[in-house]
Amino acid sequence: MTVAKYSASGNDFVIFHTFVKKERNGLAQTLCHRQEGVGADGLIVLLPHERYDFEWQFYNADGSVAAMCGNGSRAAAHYAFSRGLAPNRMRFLTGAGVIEAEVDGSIVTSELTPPQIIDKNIEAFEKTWWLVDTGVPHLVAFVDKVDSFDLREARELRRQYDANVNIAAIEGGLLRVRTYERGVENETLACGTGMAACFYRGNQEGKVGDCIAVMPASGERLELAKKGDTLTLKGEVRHTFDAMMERDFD
Ligand SMILES: N[C@@H](CCC[C@H](N)C(=O)O)C(=O)O
Repeated sequence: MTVAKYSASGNDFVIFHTFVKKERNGLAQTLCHRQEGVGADGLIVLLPHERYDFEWQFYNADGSVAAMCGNGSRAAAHYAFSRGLAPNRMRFLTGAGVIEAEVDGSIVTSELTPPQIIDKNIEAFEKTWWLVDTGVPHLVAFVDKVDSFDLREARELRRQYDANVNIAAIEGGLLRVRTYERGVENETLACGTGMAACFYRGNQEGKVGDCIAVMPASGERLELAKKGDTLTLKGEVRHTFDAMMERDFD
C-alpha cells in the first residue's frame, strides 16, 4: 500500500484513499510518528461520497479526530485532483461541513466553513483572547510581535478550553501567526484554520482589511480573504514523496 506525503504551508500530512470506512485512530498514530512512521501532523483518508467529490476523515498525529484542517483541506484537494478523484474545482465533506477547493497547479485555495465567535472576553496571561471556530476551535490573541510564544501558557489554555492557541501580530503589512496545535500538542509550523481565526478577529476589530498576506512560523506566505460569510485560504501545496508500506492496513 502506498501513501502520499504532503506539505501545505508548514503543516505536513500523510494521505491515502480507500473504499473502506472505519476508524483509524491507531493507524494515524503509527503513520504520523516522527521516528517510527512516515511522520506528519495529521493523517487524511479520502473516501467516496454519493453527493460530493469525496469525504474525508482527518486525524491529528496523536490519533484524535478533528472536524476540520485548513491546510489539510488544501493538501487533500491537490491529492484528489492529481489522482483523478475530483475535478480541479471540487466540493468535499468534512466533519465541519462542506469545503470548496480549487487547484491551480501547486496553488490551492480552500473556502472554509463560516467562522463563528464563541467568546470575546477571555482574560488570561495579560492578554484578551477570542475563542473563534473556523471549523475547529481557536484561541486568538494579538500581540506586538510574535517572536516569543510562551508554550507553557499555550499548553495551559489548550487544556482549559480544549482549543488550539494562536498569537498574531501585524508586522510590515503582513499578518504573522504562531499556533500551538491540539492533537499535535506542540507548536506546528503552520495552521490554516488558526491563521483564518486570527485574520477573522483582526478583520472584525478593523485591524486588517478583507484580504491579507499571512506568514506562519514556516515562513511560507499565504493569502487570506473574506468572501461573504466565508474565509478563503490560498497558498502552495507540495507533494513531497510517496511511501510504500510493507503491509496493507485496510
Ligand atoms: N492544522 C490544521 C488544524 C488541525 C486540527 C487541529 N489540530 C485540532 O485538533 O483542532 C489546520 O491547518 O487548520
